[in-house]
Amino acid sequence: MTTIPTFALNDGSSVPAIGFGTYPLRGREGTDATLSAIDAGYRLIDTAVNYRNEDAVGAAVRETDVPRDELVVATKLPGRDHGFEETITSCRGSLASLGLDHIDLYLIHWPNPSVGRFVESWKAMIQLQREGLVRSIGVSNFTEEFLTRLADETGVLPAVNQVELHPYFPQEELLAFHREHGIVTEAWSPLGKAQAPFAEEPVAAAAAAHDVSPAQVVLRWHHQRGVLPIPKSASPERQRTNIDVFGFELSDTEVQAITALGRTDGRLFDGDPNTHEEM
Ligand SMILES: NC(=O)C1=CN([C@@H]2O[C@H](COP(=O)(O)OP(=O)(O)OC[C@H]3O[C@@H](n4cnc5c(N)ncnc54)[C@H](OP(=O)(O)O)[C@@H]3O)[C@@H](O)[C@H]2O)C=CC1
Ligand SMILES: O=C(O)C(=O)[C@@H](O)[C@H](O)C(=O)CO
Repeated sequence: MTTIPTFALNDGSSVPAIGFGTYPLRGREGTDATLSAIDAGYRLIDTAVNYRNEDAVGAAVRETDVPRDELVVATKLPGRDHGFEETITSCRGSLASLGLDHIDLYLIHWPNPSVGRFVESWKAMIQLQREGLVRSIGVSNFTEEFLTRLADETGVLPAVNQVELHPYFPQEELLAFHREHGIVTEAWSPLGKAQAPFAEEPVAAAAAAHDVSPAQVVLRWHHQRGVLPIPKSASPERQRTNIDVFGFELSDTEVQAITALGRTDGRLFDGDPNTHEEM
Protein backbone atom coordinates (compact mmCIF):
# COMPACT_ATOMS: atom_id res chain seq x y z
CA MET A 1 0.00 0.00 0.00
CA THR A 2 1.23 3.53 -0.85
CA THR A 3 2.71 5.51 2.03
CA ILE A 4 0.62 8.62 2.54
CA PRO A 5 2.56 11.79 3.42
CA THR A 6 1.34 13.86 6.35
CA PHE A 7 0.80 17.53 7.19
CA ALA A 8 1.96 18.89 10.55
CA LEU A 9 -0.74 20.92 12.31
CA ASN A 10 -0.14 24.07 14.37
CA ASP A 11 -1.10 22.18 17.57
CA GLY A 12 1.67 19.56 17.24
CA SER A 13 -0.42 16.75 15.77
CA SER A 14 -0.53 15.64 12.15
CA VAL A 15 -3.03 14.55 9.51
CA PRO A 16 -2.71 12.48 6.32
CA ALA A 17 -2.23 14.45 3.09
CA ILE A 18 -5.50 13.10 1.61
CA GLY A 19 -8.85 12.27 3.19
CA PHE A 20 -12.12 10.57 2.32
CA GLY A 21 -15.25 12.71 1.81
CA THR A 22 -18.49 11.04 2.89
CA TYR A 23 -21.33 13.29 1.78
CA PRO A 24 -24.02 12.03 0.87
CA LEU A 25 -23.20 8.43 1.85
CA ARG A 26 -25.47 7.12 4.59
CA GLY A 27 -26.59 3.99 6.42
CA ARG A 28 -25.03 0.60 5.67
CA GLU A 29 -23.93 1.87 2.23
CA GLY A 30 -22.06 4.67 4.00
CA THR A 31 -20.42 2.29 6.46
CA ASP A 32 -19.37 -0.08 3.65
CA ALA A 33 -18.01 2.78 1.53
CA THR A 34 -16.02 4.07 4.52
CA LEU A 35 -14.71 0.58 5.25
CA SER A 36 -13.56 0.14 1.63
CA ALA A 37 -11.94 3.59 1.78
CA ILE A 38 -10.04 2.57 4.93
CA ASP A 39 -9.01 -0.65 3.15
CA ALA A 40 -7.75 1.47 0.25
CA GLY A 41 -5.52 3.39 2.67
CA TYR A 42 -7.53 6.48 3.69
CA ARG A 43 -6.94 7.39 7.31
CA LEU A 44 -8.74 10.77 7.44
CA ILE A 45 -12.53 10.49 7.21
CA ASP A 46 -14.62 13.65 6.77
CA THR A 47 -18.18 13.71 8.11
CA ALA A 48 -20.54 16.35 9.55
CA VAL A 49 -23.70 16.56 11.63
CA ASN A 50 -25.47 17.93 8.57
CA TYR A 51 -24.52 14.91 6.44
CA ARG A 52 -26.59 12.75 8.82
CA ASN A 53 -23.98 10.02 8.50
CA GLU A 54 -21.87 10.33 11.67
CA ASP A 55 -23.45 7.03 12.77
CA ALA A 56 -22.44 5.28 9.51
CA VAL A 57 -18.87 6.63 9.69
CA GLY A 58 -18.56 5.78 13.39
CA ALA A 59 -19.71 2.22 12.70
CA ALA A 60 -16.93 1.81 10.12
CA VAL A 61 -14.34 3.18 12.56
CA ARG A 62 -15.48 0.65 15.16
CA GLU A 63 -15.74 -2.25 12.67
CA THR A 64 -12.37 -1.88 10.92
CA ASP A 65 -9.26 -3.73 12.07
CA VAL A 66 -7.27 -0.51 11.67
CA PRO A 67 -6.47 0.76 15.18
CA ARG A 68 -8.48 3.81 16.29
CA ASP A 69 -5.32 5.87 16.88
CA GLU A 70 -4.34 5.49 13.21
CA LEU A 71 -7.58 7.12 12.05
CA VAL A 72 -8.43 10.80 11.94
CA VAL A 73 -12.19 11.29 12.30
CA ALA A 74 -13.26 14.80 11.34
CA THR A 75 -16.75 16.16 11.95
CA LYS A 76 -18.40 19.58 11.81
CA LEU A 77 -20.52 21.81 14.00
CA PRO A 78 -23.74 22.91 12.22
CA GLY A 79 -24.88 26.55 12.12
CA ARG A 80 -27.92 25.91 14.31
CA ASP A 81 -25.57 24.95 17.18
CA HIS A 82 -23.43 28.10 17.19
CA GLY A 83 -22.88 29.58 20.66
CA PHE A 84 -20.73 28.45 23.61
CA GLU A 85 -23.01 26.03 25.46
CA GLU A 86 -24.67 24.94 22.21
CA THR A 87 -21.29 23.92 20.82
CA ILE A 88 -20.41 21.86 23.91
CA THR A 89 -23.78 20.09 23.67
CA SER A 90 -23.45 19.58 19.91
CA CYS A 91 -19.99 18.06 20.31
CA ARG A 92 -21.32 15.59 22.88
CA GLY A 93 -24.11 14.76 20.41
CA SER A 94 -21.57 14.10 17.66
CA LEU A 95 -19.57 11.82 19.95
CA ALA A 96 -22.74 9.88 20.73
CA SER A 97 -23.71 9.63 17.04
CA LEU A 98 -20.20 8.51 16.10
CA GLY A 99 -20.06 6.10 19.06
CA LEU A 100 -16.52 7.32 19.81
CA ASP A 101 -14.85 8.83 22.88
CA HIS A 102 -13.08 11.63 21.02
CA ILE A 103 -13.12 13.52 17.74
CA ASP A 104 -9.75 13.96 16.02
CA LEU A 105 -10.59 17.08 14.06
CA TYR A 106 -13.58 19.26 14.93
CA LEU A 107 -14.56 22.02 12.48
CA ILE A 108 -17.05 24.89 12.48
CA HIS A 109 -18.91 23.96 9.27
CA TRP A 110 -19.82 27.48 8.03
CA PRO A 111 -19.23 30.88 9.65
CA ASN A 112 -22.90 31.93 9.24
CA PRO A 113 -22.02 35.61 9.72
CA SER A 114 -25.65 36.72 10.09
CA VAL A 115 -25.91 34.51 13.21
CA GLY A 116 -22.75 36.21 14.49
CA ARG A 117 -21.78 33.57 17.09
CA PHE A 118 -18.82 31.74 15.55
CA VAL A 119 -16.35 33.30 18.00
CA GLU A 120 -18.38 31.91 20.95
CA SER A 121 -18.29 28.49 19.27
CA TRP A 122 -14.55 28.80 18.75
CA LYS A 123 -14.04 29.51 22.48
CA ALA A 124 -16.04 26.36 23.26
CA MET A 125 -13.91 24.35 20.85
CA ILE A 126 -10.76 25.58 22.58
CA GLN A 127 -12.25 24.31 25.85
CA LEU A 128 -13.24 20.96 24.26
CA GLN A 129 -9.67 20.56 23.04
CA ARG A 130 -8.28 21.29 26.54
CA GLU A 131 -10.67 18.68 27.98
CA GLY A 132 -9.45 16.08 25.46
CA LEU A 133 -12.81 15.44 23.81
CA VAL A 134 -11.37 16.88 20.61
CA ARG A 135 -7.76 16.51 19.43
CA SER A 136 -7.49 19.30 16.86
CA ILE A 137 -9.79 22.21 16.09
CA GLY A 138 -10.39 24.01 12.84
CA VAL A 139 -12.96 25.68 10.64
CA SER A 140 -14.55 25.37 7.24
CA ASN A 141 -15.56 28.04 4.75
CA PHE A 142 -13.80 30.80 6.68
CA THR A 143 -12.46 33.88 4.91
CA GLU A 144 -9.28 35.76 5.82
CA GLU A 145 -11.43 38.29 7.71
CA PHE A 146 -13.19 35.62 9.82
CA LEU A 147 -9.89 33.81 10.53
CA THR A 148 -8.39 37.09 11.70
CA ARG A 149 -11.34 37.66 14.05
CA LEU A 150 -10.76 34.27 15.69
CA ALA A 151 -7.08 35.06 16.20
CA ASP A 152 -7.78 38.59 17.50
CA GLU A 153 -10.50 37.53 19.93
CA THR A 154 -9.03 34.24 21.22
CA GLY A 155 -5.33 34.16 20.27
CA VAL A 156 -5.89 30.70 18.75
CA LEU A 157 -5.76 30.13 14.99
CA PRO A 158 -7.53 27.10 13.48
CA ALA A 159 -5.32 24.13 12.60
CA VAL A 160 -7.17 23.73 9.28
CA ASN A 161 -9.63 25.60 7.09
CA GLN A 162 -11.67 23.34 4.79
CA VAL A 163 -12.80 25.38 1.80
CA GLU A 164 -14.15 25.01 -1.72
CA LEU A 165 -11.09 24.46 -3.90
CA HIS A 166 -10.74 22.86 -7.34
CA PRO A 167 -9.20 23.89 -10.69
CA TYR A 168 -12.06 26.28 -11.50
CA PHE A 169 -11.72 27.87 -8.06
CA PRO A 170 -8.04 27.63 -7.02
CA GLN A 171 -8.20 30.10 -4.08
CA GLU A 172 -4.70 31.57 -4.65
CA GLU A 173 -5.07 34.42 -2.12
CA LEU A 174 -6.57 32.37 0.70
CA LEU A 175 -3.91 29.69 0.18
CA ALA A 176 -1.17 32.31 0.57
CA PHE A 177 -2.81 33.58 3.79
CA HIS A 178 -3.02 30.03 5.16
CA ARG A 179 0.64 29.39 4.31
CA GLU A 180 1.70 32.60 6.02
CA HIS A 181 -0.21 31.67 9.19
CA GLY A 182 0.48 27.93 9.36
CA ILE A 183 -3.11 26.86 8.63
CA VAL A 184 -3.51 23.62 6.64
CA THR A 185 -5.86 24.00 3.66
CA GLU A 186 -8.35 21.20 3.04
CA ALA A 187 -10.14 21.20 -0.32
CA TRP A 188 -13.84 20.29 -0.47
CA SER A 189 -15.24 19.19 -3.82
CA PRO A 190 -11.58 18.74 -4.79
CA LEU A 191 -12.51 17.08 -8.09
CA GLY A 192 -15.04 19.76 -8.93
CA LYS A 193 -17.91 17.36 -8.20
CA ALA A 194 -20.51 17.59 -10.97
CA GLN A 195 -18.36 20.05 -12.93
CA ALA A 196 -15.12 18.08 -12.89
CA PRO A 197 -12.60 19.65 -15.30
CA PHE A 198 -11.46 16.27 -16.63
CA ALA A 199 -11.77 17.23 -20.31
CA GLU A 200 -9.87 20.51 -19.93
CA GLU A 201 -6.69 20.45 -22.02
CA PRO A 202 -4.13 20.93 -19.19
CA VAL A 203 -5.75 18.13 -17.16
CA ALA A 204 -6.22 15.72 -20.09
CA ALA A 205 -2.71 16.39 -21.43
CA ALA A 206 -1.08 15.78 -18.02
CA ALA A 207 -3.13 12.57 -17.61
CA ALA A 208 -1.83 11.29 -20.96
CA ALA A 209 1.75 12.39 -20.21
CA HIS A 210 1.87 10.63 -16.83
CA ASP A 211 -0.35 7.66 -17.78
CA VAL A 212 -2.82 8.39 -14.98
CA SER A 213 -6.48 9.42 -14.89
CA PRO A 214 -7.66 13.06 -15.02
CA ALA A 215 -8.93 12.69 -11.42
CA GLN A 216 -5.44 11.61 -10.33
CA VAL A 217 -3.97 14.67 -12.07
CA VAL A 218 -6.36 16.99 -10.22
CA LEU A 219 -5.66 15.33 -6.85
CA ARG A 220 -1.90 15.49 -7.50
CA TRP A 221 -2.31 19.19 -8.41
CA HIS A 222 -3.79 19.76 -4.95
CA HIS A 223 -0.91 17.92 -3.30
CA GLN A 224 1.76 19.89 -5.12
CA ARG A 225 0.06 23.15 -4.05
CA GLY A 226 0.27 22.00 -0.41
CA VAL A 227 -3.49 21.32 -0.20
CA LEU A 228 -5.22 18.35 1.44
CA PRO A 229 -8.06 17.07 -0.82
CA ILE A 230 -10.96 14.98 0.53
CA PRO A 231 -12.44 13.29 -2.58
CA LYS A 232 -15.69 11.37 -2.16
CA SER A 233 -16.36 8.18 -4.06
CA ALA A 234 -18.79 5.39 -3.43
CA SER A 235 -16.78 3.15 -5.77
CA PRO A 236 -13.97 1.07 -4.21
CA GLU A 237 -12.08 1.21 -7.51
CA ARG A 238 -12.21 5.03 -7.70
CA GLN A 239 -11.37 5.26 -3.99
CA ARG A 240 -8.19 3.27 -4.77
CA THR A 241 -7.11 5.31 -7.77
CA ASN A 242 -7.94 8.62 -6.06
CA ILE A 243 -5.51 7.89 -3.24
CA ASP A 244 -2.81 6.60 -5.62
CA VAL A 245 -1.33 10.02 -6.38
CA PHE A 246 1.99 9.93 -4.56
CA GLY A 247 3.99 8.07 -7.21
CA PHE A 248 4.22 10.68 -9.99
CA GLU A 249 4.99 14.38 -10.19
CA LEU A 250 3.52 17.16 -12.31
CA SER A 251 5.91 19.75 -13.71
CA ASP A 252 5.60 23.34 -12.49
CA THR A 253 4.26 24.22 -15.95
CA GLU A 254 1.53 21.59 -15.66
CA VAL A 255 0.57 22.79 -12.16
CA GLN A 256 0.40 26.41 -13.36
CA ALA A 257 -1.65 25.50 -16.45
CA ILE A 258 -4.25 23.75 -14.25
CA THR A 259 -4.33 26.67 -11.81
CA ALA A 260 -4.93 28.96 -14.79
CA LEU A 261 -8.33 27.23 -15.33
CA GLY A 262 -9.55 29.28 -12.35
CA ARG A 263 -12.28 31.83 -13.01
CA THR A 264 -14.05 34.41 -10.88
CA ASP A 265 -17.40 32.62 -11.19
CA GLY A 266 -15.80 29.23 -10.53
CA ARG A 267 -17.77 28.32 -7.39
CA LEU A 268 -19.96 25.20 -7.76
CA PHE A 269 -22.98 26.83 -6.14
CA ASP A 270 -23.69 30.03 -4.26
CA GLY A 271 -21.29 29.07 -1.47
CA ASP A 272 -19.82 32.48 -0.67
CA PRO A 273 -19.05 32.27 3.09
CA ASN A 274 -19.97 35.96 3.48
CA THR A 275 -23.54 35.28 2.45
CA HIS A 276 -24.20 31.51 2.51
CA GLU A 277 -26.13 30.52 5.61
CA GLU A 278 -26.24 26.84 6.46
CA MET A 279 -28.00 25.83 9.64
N1 LIG B 1 -17.15 21.89 4.31
C1 LIG B 1 -18.04 22.01 3.34
O1 LIG B 1 -18.79 23.00 3.29
C2 LIG B 1 -18.16 20.96 2.32
C3 LIG B 1 -17.51 19.77 2.51
N2 LIG B 1 -17.60 18.74 1.58
C4 LIG B 1 -16.82 17.52 1.84
O2 LIG B 1 -15.95 17.30 0.74
C5 LIG B 1 -16.15 15.97 0.23
C6 LIG B 1 -15.83 15.91 -1.24
O3 LIG B 1 -16.58 16.84 -1.98
P1 LIG B 1 -17.73 16.44 -3.02
O4 LIG B 1 -18.68 17.58 -3.06
O5 LIG B 1 -18.25 15.12 -2.68
O6 LIG B 1 -17.00 16.46 -4.42
P2 LIG B 1 -15.79 15.64 -5.12
O7 LIG B 1 -15.01 16.66 -5.86
O8 LIG B 1 -15.09 14.77 -4.14
O9 LIG B 1 -16.57 14.79 -6.20
C7 LIG B 1 -17.35 13.69 -5.87
C8 LIG B 1 -18.01 13.20 -7.16
O10 LIG B 1 -17.00 12.78 -8.07
C9 LIG B 1 -17.19 11.41 -8.42
N3 LIG B 1 -15.85 10.81 -8.48
C10 LIG B 1 -15.04 10.49 -7.45
N4 LIG B 1 -13.87 10.00 -7.90
C11 LIG B 1 -13.95 10.00 -9.25
C12 LIG B 1 -13.06 9.60 -10.28
N5 LIG B 1 -11.85 9.10 -10.00
N6 LIG B 1 -13.46 9.74 -11.57
C13 LIG B 1 -14.69 10.24 -11.85
N7 LIG B 1 -15.58 10.66 -10.93
C14 LIG B 1 -15.20 10.53 -9.63
C15 LIG B 1 -18.05 10.84 -7.33
O11 LIG B 1 -18.86 9.80 -7.82
P3 LIG B 1 -18.80 8.28 -7.27
O12 LIG B 1 -19.14 8.32 -5.81
O13 LIG B 1 -19.80 7.57 -8.09
O14 LIG B 1 -17.39 7.81 -7.51
C16 LIG B 1 -18.92 12.03 -6.92
O15 LIG B 1 -19.99 12.17 -7.81
C17 LIG B 1 -17.63 15.70 0.59
O16 LIG B 1 -17.93 14.34 0.49
C18 LIG B 1 -17.69 16.26 1.98
O17 LIG B 1 -17.09 15.35 2.89
C19 LIG B 1 -18.30 18.94 0.42
C20 LIG B 1 -18.98 20.12 0.18
C21 LIG B 1 -18.97 21.22 1.12
O1 LIG C 1 -21.64 19.37 1.97
C1 LIG C 1 -21.35 20.29 2.74
O2 LIG C 1 -20.46 20.16 3.61
C2 LIG C 1 -22.04 21.56 2.71
O3 LIG C 1 -21.67 22.41 3.45
C3 LIG C 1 -23.20 21.88 1.83
O4 LIG C 1 -23.24 23.28 1.58
C4 LIG C 1 -23.32 21.15 0.54
O5 LIG C 1 -22.20 21.39 -0.22
C5 LIG C 1 -24.59 21.49 -0.12
O6 LIG C 1 -25.62 21.19 0.41
C6 LIG C 1 -24.58 22.17 -1.43
O7 LIG C 1 -25.85 22.43 -1.88
